[in-house]
Amino acid sequence: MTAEFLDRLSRISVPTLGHFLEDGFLPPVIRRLAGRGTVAGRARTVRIAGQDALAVNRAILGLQPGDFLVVDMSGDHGHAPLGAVTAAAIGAQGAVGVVVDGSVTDLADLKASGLSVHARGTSCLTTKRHGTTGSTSGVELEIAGVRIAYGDLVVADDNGVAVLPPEVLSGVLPLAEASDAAEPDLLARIRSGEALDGLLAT
Ligand SMILES: O=C([O-])CC(=O)C(=O)O
Ligand SMILES: [Mg+2]
Repeated sequence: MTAEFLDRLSRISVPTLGHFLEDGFLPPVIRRLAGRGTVAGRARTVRIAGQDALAVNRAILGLQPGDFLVVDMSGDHGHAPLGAVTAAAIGAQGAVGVVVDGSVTDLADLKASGLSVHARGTSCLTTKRHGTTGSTSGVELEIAGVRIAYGDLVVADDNGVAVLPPEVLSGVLPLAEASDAAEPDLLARIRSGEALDGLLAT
């Protein structure tokens, strides 16, 4: 998927995708904790076993510009795998965001990092350099009930996160762009006092 396509995705409103699609939206338990505007990137998946910080670090070493790291904590929502140090490293790799099915830490640093960060919440308890085996990267994940495959694209904003195959996004993108382009005129007509039945009922 080209950088140009990711750039087009990063100009749409993510809820506009929700006007056209039913699947691929993370539920509201995953909230944005840092970042501004729409951010789009390639899903790079990792499942962390045993709260192991070294496995997180290895996943970060594999990131490339335009990637969006997606971290499955194997059901552990208490140990934060992402904080000031890991966010700085992820940013240094040129990645654009992180989804954690669990908690994150060092919130002020995450807000300053420029990354789009999405998680269940915050914690002061972190992963540790255990060196536990069993972590896997590049695998299909299920994050809060939504399947995420390596190669899917992540599109995120303040409202939530969509994770979809590139072919689904390329099909819907022209519709989303047209919808976003038309909305300011509709809002202006509503605000100008135009009859609502004509605007809303058809
Ligand atoms: O070490 C961790 O697991 C998270 C953290 O605090 C950091 O990256 O700064
Ligand atoms: Mg830290």
